[in-house]
Amino acid sequence: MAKLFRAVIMGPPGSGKGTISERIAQRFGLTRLSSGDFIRENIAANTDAGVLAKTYIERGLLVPDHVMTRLLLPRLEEMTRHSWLMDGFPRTLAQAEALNSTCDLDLVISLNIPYETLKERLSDRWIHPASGRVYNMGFNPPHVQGRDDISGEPLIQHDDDKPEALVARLRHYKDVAKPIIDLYKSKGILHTFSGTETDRIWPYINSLLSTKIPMEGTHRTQRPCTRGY
Ligand SMILES: Nc1ncnc2c1ncn2[C@H]1C[C@H](O)[C@@H](COP(=O)(O)OP(=O)(O)OP(=O)(O)O)O1
Ligand SMILES: Nc1nc2c(ncn2[C@@H]2O[C@H](COP(=O)(O)OP(=O)(O)O)[C@@H](O)[C@H]2O)c(=O)[nH]1
Repeated sequence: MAKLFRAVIMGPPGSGKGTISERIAQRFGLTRLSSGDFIRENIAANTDAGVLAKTYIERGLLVPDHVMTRLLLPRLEEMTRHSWLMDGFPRTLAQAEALNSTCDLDLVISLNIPYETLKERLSDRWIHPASGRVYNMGFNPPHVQGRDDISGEPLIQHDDDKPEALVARLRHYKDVAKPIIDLYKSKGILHTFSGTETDRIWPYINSLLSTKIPMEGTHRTQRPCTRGY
């Protein structure tokens, strides 16, 4: 019987996590989960956690660990019949430990992209704030300049995608990601991909996952997201 598959994708801002997880979700038919999208959904729905999360995001801060775990872990526990790939969580060691006590991950993808490349990409990144859809004026431009492909609404640029904010964001990423990466390395589930172009990294990720993921339509088993199952 096909086994369910659970993975996390990590990398600094602009490393291509969103772009690659979208490709993985399409190619392998697993559910793509994004912590940022999930927070935005909760803010839009005015849930208690969403209202709380908004107060941090508005100030450009990370949402505290206890709020993130309260938001996300119950959702993961519900996903007993789906293979999934998580983008944006865990972002701290405390989150990684909380996830670890709930779920057995099969694989972690870590993207290692040079600083200059990140800077170029992010200065060209445009976002549809309501959906989180991401564009790049060179790599994947919208059909109509400045407009979201699906809703037609205007695209915006985030202040923290500007080069002056990026240095601090990258330093922060390196500091907090290191212990998480070490944790996954010690578990033997970490796979690191380096390069400057998503299209060149993608074939390696694709072939790795082809050996690990049951293809779409073969998800027959039920696997609670709980350790010990
Ligand atoms: N795991 C998390 N822990 C704490 N805060 C989080 C987490 N995930 C998301 N957030 C918060 C802080 C982020 O600025 C905000 C939006 O997240 P996200 O959509 O991942 O965009 P981002 O701009 O921070 O990431 P990136 O630049 O890597 O794509 O939500
Ligand atoms: N030029 C270029 N842009 C890319 C490439 N891969 C992704 N992008 C763009 O770079 C930006 C960051 O990618 P994204 O997937 O949002 O990264 P994330 O922050 O890690 O989720 C987006 O605007 C993407 O469209 C690439 O290989 N080349």
